[in-house]
Amino acid sequence: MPAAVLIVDDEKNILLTLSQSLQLAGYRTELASSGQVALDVVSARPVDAVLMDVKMPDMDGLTVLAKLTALKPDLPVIMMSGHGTIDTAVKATQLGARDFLEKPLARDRLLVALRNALKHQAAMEELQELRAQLGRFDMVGGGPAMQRIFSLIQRTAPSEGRVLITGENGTGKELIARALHQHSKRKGGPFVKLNCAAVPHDLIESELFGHEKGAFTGAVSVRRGKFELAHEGTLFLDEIGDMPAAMQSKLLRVLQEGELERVGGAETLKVDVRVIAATNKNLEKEIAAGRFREDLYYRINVVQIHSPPLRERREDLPDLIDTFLREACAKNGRRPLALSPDALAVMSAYDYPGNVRELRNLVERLAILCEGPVVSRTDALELLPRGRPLPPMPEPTVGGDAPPVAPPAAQAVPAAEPAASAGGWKPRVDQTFREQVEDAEREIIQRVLAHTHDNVTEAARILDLERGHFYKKMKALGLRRGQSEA
Ligand SMILES: Nc1ncnc2c1ncn2[C@@H]1O[C@H](COP(=O)(O)OP(=O)(O)OP(=O)(O)O)[C@@H](O)[C@H]1O
Repeated sequence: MPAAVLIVDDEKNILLTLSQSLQLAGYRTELASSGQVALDVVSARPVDAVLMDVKMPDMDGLTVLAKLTALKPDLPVIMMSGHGTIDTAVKATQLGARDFLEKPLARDRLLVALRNALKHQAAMEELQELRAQLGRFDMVGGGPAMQRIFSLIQRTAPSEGRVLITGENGTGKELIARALHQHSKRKGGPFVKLNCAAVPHDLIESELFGHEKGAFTGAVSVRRGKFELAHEGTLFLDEIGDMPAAMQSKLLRVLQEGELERVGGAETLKVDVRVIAATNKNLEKEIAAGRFREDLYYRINVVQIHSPPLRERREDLPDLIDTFLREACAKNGRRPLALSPDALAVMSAYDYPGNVRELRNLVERLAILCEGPVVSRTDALELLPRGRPLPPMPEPTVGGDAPPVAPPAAQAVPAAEPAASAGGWKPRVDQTFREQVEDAEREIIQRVLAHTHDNVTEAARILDLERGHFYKKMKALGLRRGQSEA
């Protein structure tokens, strides 16, 4: 069956011309003269791709695009505009458009964009299908830390044991929770999530347990809570360390007895729910400070899975970057980008305070902004937050005693330019002398730490600094050690 393309434009003659053109190329077409009609069509009938104008009178194309992607996240949308600015194109891409075409449309270019979008869609569906068949976790990482996590998931998932997942933000705690659910006997049941930090304290009880009509102002109808919704499935309590004290004791009761009452309700409801909790806090410290109940901690912490920060498992970076790059290129309808070894070295030396989430966003930005087919070292340097990117260190010589090779001037990061490239040197007006010196010191220390794989003793030795002094310097410059010292 030919693919169905929905064309959205307020100009009738454009709708008709495009429709004819696409029909000649073998597509079925649906026409919508406004954003609202487009939304109605997509809600009512299956559509394989959308071709939409940006400028429309009632609802502009970008607004419709945002609504469409919320409605059907996987539906490929190609935007077109006669007044296309780079800003609009970037915004459209960020909102999930697969491509951006300038009017008047060249027929060939339109057909290529459409073919690519549909091909990409088919490939993504195939990938999802394969992943489901293989029963693999949707997680990347071949290093020892991830392997430990996979093995824990495999052993823990089939049990009914409660799991506490710990780790910094963006390290993949939710993915672990989902993998536990997908590999449990409850996988046919619901996976329900509540972020305890995101709900106002006075609403959290009704979020968890639901409420009866009239239980409080605003409770206009009966509402089932997350526990009820997760019946025969898994409830993922994210940021459990932020749960208010009063709620902690109520939660404890449900965990002990499997029973609850809706807010304002008298009936006791029985629920069968496996709870998986996650936190970025040190709950033992929270207990010591009197902010978290010890008995609740033991209830939720039958098995603990720790997800280490990305800077402690840099060995996973190549796989993660490769996966995210492929996904982001496919999502943005462009050919897969290759990563040069220099770019990988730069990206591997950064410490990712936002962990895998930050890496994913950075790579997505690369897929949008990188112009050539290969991500160069300069692309990577431009991508990383200022002052943090690091040029690659020369490989340590094995068994030889050749002096360390100084990186060529062109490799210097912007902050170090004054010292490194006398020819192209320009005075910096945006930083004081002291700030420039600190930037240079920070860069030297980061380079050496990257070179020694975060072995502080070795780094201090290379720089001929006393270890204690080196630590103090790191602290003063706001640097943290990414990996334990050997
Ligand atoms: N091992 C991994 N493989 C692939 N993607 C990953 C991995 N770990 C994390 N991600 C991706 O990183 C992002 C953050 O992951 P996730 O939301 O699971 O982290 P989190 O620790 O629960 O974060 P937070 O504490 O902020 O809620 C998501 O886009 C997720 O898909």
